[in-house]
Amino acid sequence: MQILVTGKQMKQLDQSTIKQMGIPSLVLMERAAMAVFDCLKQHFPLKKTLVVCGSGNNGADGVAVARLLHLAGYPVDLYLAGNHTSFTEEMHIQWQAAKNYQVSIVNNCRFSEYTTIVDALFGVGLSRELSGKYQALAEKINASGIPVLAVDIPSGIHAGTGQVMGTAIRATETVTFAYRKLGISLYPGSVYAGHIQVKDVGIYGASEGVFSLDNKDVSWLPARDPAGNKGTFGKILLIAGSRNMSGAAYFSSKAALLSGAGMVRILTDESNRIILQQQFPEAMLSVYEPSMTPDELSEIVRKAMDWADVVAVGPGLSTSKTAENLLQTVLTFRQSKPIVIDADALNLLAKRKDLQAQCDAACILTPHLGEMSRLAECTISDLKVHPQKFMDVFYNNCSCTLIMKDARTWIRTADGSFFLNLTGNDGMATAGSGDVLCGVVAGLLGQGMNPSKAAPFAVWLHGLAGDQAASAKGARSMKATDILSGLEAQLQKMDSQN
Ligand SMILES: NC(=O)C1=CN([C@@H]2O[C@H](COP(=O)(O)OP(=O)(O)OC[C@H]3O[C@@H](n4cnc5c(N)ncnc54)[C@H](O)[C@@H]3O)[C@@H](O)[C@H]2O)[C@@H](O)CC1
Ligand SMILES: [K+]
Repeated sequence: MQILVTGKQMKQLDQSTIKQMGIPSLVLMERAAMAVFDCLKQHFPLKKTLVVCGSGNNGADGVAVARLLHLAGYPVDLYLAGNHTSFTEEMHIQWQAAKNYQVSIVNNCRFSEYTTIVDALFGVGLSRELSGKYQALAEKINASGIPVLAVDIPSGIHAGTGQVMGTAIRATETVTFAYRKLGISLYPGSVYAGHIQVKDVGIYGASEGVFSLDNKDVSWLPARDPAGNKGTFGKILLIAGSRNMSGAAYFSSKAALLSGAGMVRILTDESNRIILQQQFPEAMLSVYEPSMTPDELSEIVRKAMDWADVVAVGPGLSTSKTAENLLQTVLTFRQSKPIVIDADALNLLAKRKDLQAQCDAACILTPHLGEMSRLAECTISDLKVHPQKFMDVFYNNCSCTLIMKDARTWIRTADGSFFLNLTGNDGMATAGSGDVLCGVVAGLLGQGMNPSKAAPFAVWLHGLAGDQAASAKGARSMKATDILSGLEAQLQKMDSQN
């Protein structure tokens, strides 16, 4: 697991390393500059490099990089875009050192001369929009088409939100120090950052921040019991699919089984019986008919729930009165069983505050931004700008585990921890993709994972499955079926690593 930090958190970590631990600022800076220098040598054409610097410590990193390039014999020009009067203490020292070593300093940049640009204009200290000469410079760099290495973060990207502050420099690669910044993990900042490398510069100890799973977390996958039987690996009830919506039931239940669940039962509209039996013979079926009374419906749901260890409700369910009765029965008779609430069930839940109050930490809600805006009674742009704030506010009404799906999906666990998922691609914006996620969450819960781990792990795994599908079929053409194939392949790979 890695921790993603805001600019403010990173500055506190810098300061505590310098002041409490006693590591001089210039030592950290030299390590930062060396990390950038190594990356330049490995990945950039260094026939002639332009290093563009601001007056703060990001600029000071850049001046140190120019010195290292110069001393190693690589042609380099240093361009100061900031003002001498705003130099930090470190920048004064770096600037003087660069002058002592006779690094070439230019007052005008003729971009056609350079094969690489190092962006050291602003780092995590960016406090307002780029304007005037900074804006013009960023636009010229972007128009030049020259490969750019960004120092710590592309200049113009907000380190906490990933928003473009007026204008931002588009980097080919970003070397970020100590911890990956939240701003280059979220969109659009992550696109501006290009390929990202996180480099150790001697700053440690982050405990606050947003978590993100990485390859080491494969170990979270529940171990298989060699002596296990179908019951050991979880019995999953999918309440999914209404008339003409059998696909959602298929994708969610298939994903639950592929994720390792022992048995899957689909509770669905009678009209889906034949198609589901043909498409997915491994699943058991319970059906209801729209003409049934609420009591008859409730009886069928309760019987199926008695059998199940985990219930997932919502994919393709519609928002009919029958669907509302189904959801109400699930939440009333759940007996603390883990419940995944997805898709149409979320739209029904948005209208039923009384049912929201019955959700607890063992309920995992999986809204996309539109569904979340209805649940939390806010706008989609509120959620984009302040995701954590609105997820916290919603938790006060509905104390569930929350998966807020977007190009970068946020997860809030019931203990208040936040995760941001970094896997996946735009090909996953395809019909049925969310149904697959719902099934993966349920399948992992069925194998005994607790909701605080199952939610972030399922999202991460689903993204990896989507990445696999994109590499097999291309992001443009991949379908939910390809995500299911990707899921199988990823789990096979993970099992061989564990
Ligand atoms: N010793 C340290 O503190 C370390 C700092 N590091 C580097 O230092 C950076 C942070 O340095 P700083 O805190 O000095 O901040 P920055 O260098 O990111 O920028 C701050 C300067 O830019 C000005 N500024 C902010 N927004 C502006 C805008 N839109 N237009 C014009 N001027 C603007 C500020 O007034 C200030 O002078 C990190 O990103 C990293 O690159 C690393 O070298 C690691 C160690
Ligand atoms: K920068």
